[in-house]
Amino acid sequence: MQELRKTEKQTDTSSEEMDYDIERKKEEEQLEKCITVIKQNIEDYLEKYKELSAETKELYDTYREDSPQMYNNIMSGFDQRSMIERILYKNRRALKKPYFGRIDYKEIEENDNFSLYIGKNGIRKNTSESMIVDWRAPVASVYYDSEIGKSSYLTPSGEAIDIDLKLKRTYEISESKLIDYYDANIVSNDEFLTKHLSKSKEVVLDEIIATIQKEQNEIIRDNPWHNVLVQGVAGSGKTTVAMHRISYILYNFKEKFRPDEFFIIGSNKMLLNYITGVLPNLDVYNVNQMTMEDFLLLLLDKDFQVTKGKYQFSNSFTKRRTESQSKEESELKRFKGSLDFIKALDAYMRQFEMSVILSEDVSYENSIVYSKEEIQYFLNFFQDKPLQEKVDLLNKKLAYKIKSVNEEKEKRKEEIAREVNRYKNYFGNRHKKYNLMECYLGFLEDLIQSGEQYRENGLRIPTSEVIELLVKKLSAREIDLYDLAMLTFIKRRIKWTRDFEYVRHIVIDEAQDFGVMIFALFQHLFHTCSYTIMGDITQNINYDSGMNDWETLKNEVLNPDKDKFYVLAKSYRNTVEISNYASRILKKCSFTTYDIEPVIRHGKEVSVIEGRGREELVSHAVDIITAAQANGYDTIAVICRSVEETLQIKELLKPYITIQHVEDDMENVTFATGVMVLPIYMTKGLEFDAVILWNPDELSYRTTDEDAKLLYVAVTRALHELHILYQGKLSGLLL
Ligand SMILES: Nc1ncnc2c1ncn2[C@@H]1O[C@H](COP(=O)(O)OP(=O)(O)OP(=O)(O)O)[C@@H](O)[C@H]1O
Repeated sequence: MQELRKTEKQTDTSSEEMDYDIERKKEEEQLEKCITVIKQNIEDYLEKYKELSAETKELYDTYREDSPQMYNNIMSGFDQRSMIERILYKNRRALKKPYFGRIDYKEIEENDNFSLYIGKNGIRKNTSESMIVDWRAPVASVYYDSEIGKSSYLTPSGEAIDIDLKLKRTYEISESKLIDYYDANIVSNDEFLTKHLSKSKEVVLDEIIATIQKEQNEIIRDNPWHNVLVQGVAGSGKTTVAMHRISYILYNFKEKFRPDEFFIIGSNKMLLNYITGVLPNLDVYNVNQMTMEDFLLLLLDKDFQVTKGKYQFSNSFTKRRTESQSKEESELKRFKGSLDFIKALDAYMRQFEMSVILSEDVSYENSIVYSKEEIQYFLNFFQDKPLQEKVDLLNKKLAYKIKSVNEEKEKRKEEIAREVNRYKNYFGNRHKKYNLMECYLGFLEDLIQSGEQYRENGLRIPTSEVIELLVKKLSAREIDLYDLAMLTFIKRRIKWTRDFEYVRHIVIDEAQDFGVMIFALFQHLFHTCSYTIMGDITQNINYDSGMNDWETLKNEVLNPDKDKFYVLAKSYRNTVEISNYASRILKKCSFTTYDIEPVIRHGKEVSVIEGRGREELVSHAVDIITAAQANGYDTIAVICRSVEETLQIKELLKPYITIQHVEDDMENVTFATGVMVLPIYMTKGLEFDAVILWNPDELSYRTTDEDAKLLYVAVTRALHELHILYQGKLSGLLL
C-alpha cells in the first residue's frame, strides 16, 4: 500500500503532509479504541463461556434419562456454548484486522452525518453500541457501490435511502497495526485489487470481503425471492460470489431462511470441499453441500439405491480418447439433458395416472354418487399432488359421499361403517408400492413403441435405436444423473413424501455442465425454493448433455420477467498473458462467447514446449515444477485429458517429484498444497499457481467446439504460470 501512496505523496505539499499526519494519528487512535473494545469482548465472552461450561457439566453429571427437561437444558447449554465459540472466533479474528473500510456520509432526508467503519464482522461495545459495521449490513453496500457524492443504498425490504457520500477509505491493517490507508478518489480500485491477486494460492477459496467489486456486490445483495442466474467468464468470481451471497442472505433474512435449508450443489467432492472451506470465514455454518448425484440420491432416499441395485455411474472422462463416440451416443446425451426428455416423462406420467385412477361415474344404490366430471375436475384441480395423495383424497371424498347417502337413509352406525369400509380403497390403495425403475423402463418402452405420438405433440424424441441404447445401458447397470433425475421425477409424481421439503435455496456451481432438464426438475420438486445459478457456457465440459447457451433455461424454465440474469466479464484469476492465450482458443470456435476482460496483472508468457517422446516431456515437467517450487508457488497442477492418462503420468512423475494423492480413485482426491496430477474434469472450479497442460496433441483435442471448451477450462486454471508440454502435432486449437 505504501507503494500505492508514493505517487500521491510526491505531489503533496508539506501542509498536506501535515494534514495526513494529523489524520493518520486520528486513525491510529480509532484503531486502538476498537482493539481495546474487542479485547474486552473476548475477556467477557471467555468468562461467560467458562460459566456456561461449568453449568452444562454439572447438568451432564446429574443427568437422568427420565427427565426431558434436563435433556433440553443440556442441549440448550451446548447450543449457547457453540454460539459463544463463534463470537469468540469472530472477535479474535477481528483483533488482528478489525476493519478494512470506512464511509462518511450524510443521510439526506434526516440530515444526519455518519462515519462508519466496516469490517468482516460487526463488533459492538457492551453488546449495544456499534463500533464496526458488518460488511453484510445494508448500509455497507455504499462502500462497494458508491462513488463520492450523491447516491443511495437499499434496505432488505427494498426501500432506498438517499445519501451524500463524503469519504470512502480503505485500510491496510496487519496484526492490529495500521500499515496505511488510502481514499477512493486517490488510488484506483484496480491497483488495490492487483496487489491482492498476485498472492500465492491456498487450498481453500479465499473470502474477498474487502475487495468485492461493484458488479459482484450487486449479485451478492440481490434478494432471495427470485432466482439469480450468472454467466461469468472463467475466474470472474462466480463461486466466490455465490458463497458470499449465502452469507449475505443468512445474515439479512435470518427469520426467513435457516442454514440447513440451503443446498450447495457442485460437480465433485473435491470442488465442494474447496469452495465450502471459505464458509466459516463468512460466518456460515450448517449449510448442506453435495454433488448433483448425491443430492438426487438423497431425494430418492430408500426408493432407489444405486448400491443396492449394483448400478455404476458412467463417466465419459475415464478412458483415453481412441475414437469418436457414436452418433446415437451423442444424440442420447443431448436428449437426456433436454427439456423434451422430462416433458415426455410428464406426459407419460399423466397417462400412467389415468390408468391407475379410474375417472368414471361411481354408482351407489342405483344413483351416481361421484360423477366422472367431478372426478376429472378434482384431478385437474389437484394436478400437482402425487398419485398416492390423489388416491387418498378421492377415497376419502367417496367415503364421505357414501356416508352421507346412508345417513340420509338413517341407517345404523355399524351398517354405515361397513358400507364406507367397502369403498375405502375404491380408487386404489394409497400404500401401494411402485418400483421407480420399472416405471422408468415402462416410459422408455412407451417412447420406443409410441414415439410418433410424442412427436405429434411437439416433442423432439430421437429414434428408437437411441432409446434402445439407453435401455441397454440400464440393463447393464450403467446409470447417470439424468436417470436419477427421471427417477426423482417419477417419485415426486407418485409418492406422498416429505423428502422434498426443507429445500429453500439451492446454489448450483458450474451449472452449464448440467442439462436444462435438471433445472426443470427442481422447479417441479420444490415449490418454495429459489436458486443462485452460476455458470459459464464456455466451460461446458459435457458438451452434449450440458448447456451451450442459457436461452432455454432463461426463457422456458426460469421466469424472464421476474428472475435476474447477470454477466460477469472481468477475470480476476489469470494474468493478462494467460487470459489472452485462453481467448485465442475461443476465437477458433463457432459458438458465441462472452468477452473476457482481465484485471491488468502481468506475468510470464505462456511457454509451449515440444518434447521428442514421453521421457523428454517428463524431464521438462520436472524442471518446470522444480523451478515453480523454487519460485514459492505452492499449488501446481499437471492437467491431463482422461483419468487413464492421469494415472499413467502420475506414475511417470512419481520417481522425481512428490505427488499429492497417488491413489487411483478420483472420488477420494482432495485439493492439497504441492503437485497434483488431475484430469480436466476434476480441475473444474479450482485454481493453481502454476499449470502444466499435458500433451494437448491433435488426437486428444480436435478442432471442435467441444474440445475447445475442455482446453479453455484447463488453461484458465492457472493463476501465474501456464506451460504447454506436447509431442507430435499440437492441437489446432492452440496454434
Ligand atoms: N473481488 C475480488 N477480489 C479479489 N479476488 C477476487 C475477486 N473476485 C474474484 N477473485 C478471485 O478470483 C479467483 C477466481 O474466483 P472464482 O473461483 O470464484 O471464479 P469463477 O468465476 O468461479 O471461476 P471458474 O469459472 O473458473 O470456476 C479467486 O482466486 C478469487 O479469490
